[in-house]
Amino acid sequence: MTEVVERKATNIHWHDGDVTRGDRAAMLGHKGVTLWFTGLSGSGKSTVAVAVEKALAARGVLSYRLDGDNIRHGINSNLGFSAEDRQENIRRVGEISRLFADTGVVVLSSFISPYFEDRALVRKMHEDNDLLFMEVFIDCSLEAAESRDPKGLYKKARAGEIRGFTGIDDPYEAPLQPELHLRTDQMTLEDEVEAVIKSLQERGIII
Ligand SMILES: Nc1ncnc2c1ncn2[C@@H]1O[C@H](COP(=O)(O)OS(=O)(=O)O)[C@@H](OP(=O)(O)O)[C@H]1O
Ligand SMILES: Nc1ncnc2c1ncn2[C@@H]1O[C@H](COP(=O)(O)OP(=O)(O)O)[C@@H](O)[C@H]1O
Repeated sequence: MTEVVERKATNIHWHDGDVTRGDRAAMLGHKGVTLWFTGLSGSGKSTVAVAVEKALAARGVLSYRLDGDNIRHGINSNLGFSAEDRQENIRRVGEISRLFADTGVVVLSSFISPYFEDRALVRKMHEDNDLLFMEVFIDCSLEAAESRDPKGLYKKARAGEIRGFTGIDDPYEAPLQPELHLRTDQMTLEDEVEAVIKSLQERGIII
């Protein structure tokens, strides 16, 4: 296993099992992969992930969603939205995604993940361990995301009640070469789901 950050612990040893990733894929009938949904707040990451999860379940494919808002209630409840905290948030959920993908699950990870470097680290965690990783850019203009404002957060950010809000007074570095690019302000949800499923089929991840 490749390490992506400095490890503090010493005298620890990797312990292999007898059941392989291939064995697990054969049991499930599909491969594991992480689909990494990145985009502005309100761009549609959670909406697309929920719809893809449903479509996969209908095909008998085991998937699991990891969502920023949810994860920040639990394992990452000690992190805020500074660049350092977002980096640690993404590192931890990247590791969790990697573990789930190794089990054979189709992982649907939805995080704003605004920085190139943090997303590149998650890709590396997967690729260094021969795990499939697909960056899915959930692309939506700031104007459209702000007019949706499903949680009223843009309104609060504009009013100065939230500081460091992505897209308003905090950066979002758009992916340059995502495996999939979905313009949610120009496509229907049905077409977005179809594009994801097709892409998984084309890569031989699901039948
Ligand atoms: N300052 C600030 N900036 C951006 N988002 C904020 C902020 N404060 C709270 N929220 C809420 O937190 C959700 C984003 O969490 P993430 O873990 O995805 O963020 S990040 O990847 O670490 O940047 C985000 O969820 P989504 O709207 O689903 O993206 C918001 O509900
Ligand atoms: N084509 C589309 N794809 C995804 N979401 C859409 C689309 N059109 C409108 N929406 C709406 O945009 C909002 C996106 O919110 P959400 O999924 O919570 O975004 P995020 O998880 O990125 O913050 C939802 O209210 C959803 O119904």
